Amino acid sequence: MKKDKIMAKSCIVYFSQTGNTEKVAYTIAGRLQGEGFEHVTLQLEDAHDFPEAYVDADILGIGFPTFFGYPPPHVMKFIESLEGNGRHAFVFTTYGGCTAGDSLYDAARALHERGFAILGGLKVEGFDNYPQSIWLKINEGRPNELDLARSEEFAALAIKAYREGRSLSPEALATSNLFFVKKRDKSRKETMAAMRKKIEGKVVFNKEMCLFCETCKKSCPTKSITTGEAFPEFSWKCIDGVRCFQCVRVCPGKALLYEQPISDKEYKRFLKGIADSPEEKARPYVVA
Ligand SMILES: Cc1cc2nc3c(=O)[nH]c(=O)nc-3n(C[C@H](O)[C@H](O)[C@H](O)COP(=O)(O)O)c2cc1C
Repeated sequence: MKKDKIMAKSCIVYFSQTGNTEKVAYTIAGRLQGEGFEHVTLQLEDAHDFPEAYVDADILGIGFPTFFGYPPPHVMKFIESLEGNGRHAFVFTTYGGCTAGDSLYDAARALHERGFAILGGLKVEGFDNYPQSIWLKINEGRPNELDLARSEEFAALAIKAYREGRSLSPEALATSNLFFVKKRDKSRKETMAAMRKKIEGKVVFNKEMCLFCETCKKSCPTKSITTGEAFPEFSWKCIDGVRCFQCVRVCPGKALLYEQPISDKEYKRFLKGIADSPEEKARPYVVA
């Protein structure tokens, strides 16, 4: 069934800590607006306050960084709270150039289970914001102009698919990375935990360096940092137990530091071992 072009509503809800996913979100949003959609772009942190933007959007886009090969758990929670009722959705992720793993597949599958018809998925390389990758400057400069041009190309094709009433099976977005293919039947928590065990470092708090500025608290995407009367004291649950390290990135006094569990050499070797193949990387999007 062909869709009416006029006054269709679209909404993008995205999670982004260092701006990679945000750049892609606004590139896609620009195309949707240019094609006449009544469009709203929302950060996930604000989504609960503006449900009118997405509960009846004809197209919903969900964007997020890949965390250990999967969508961040709180993004999955948001998806699980939605009702599709046959509406269309697309997914996009940015990743540090190692692997986008099964993040698109998992998000698309969850949306499909909530009753959305899937238009497609896009994965875009961004600079790697994992603490150890930041000082190794992994994938610096991404997403670049070409990445954003591809993102716009994806948007144009997804809009066309919507107008022509097409959709695809979430399986079309599954990775061909062997590490994830082998683990597809296992619980996502277990697979994530196995990866985290190898490379996840501790956050160390140095009271003497604290500026009492509360930047960490304000920047925490899940409001998991609290400062009590005995400030400075931190209690954190993080993103359902997964550390995103935003507090470490933003701390101006360097009071919050990342303690690396493995040497830079071992870390690079680990990334190489789970990385997407050049063929997988050369497939930045799939559209219905
Ligand atoms: C906890 C955590 C896990 C990550 N896991 C992966 C990963 O599995 N593969 C990858 O290529 N990059 C990984 N990255 C890098 C981010 O996915 C990448 O830098 C992303 O573009 C950041 O998006 P943002 O700038 O929108 O926050 C990870 C980063 C963090 C903080």
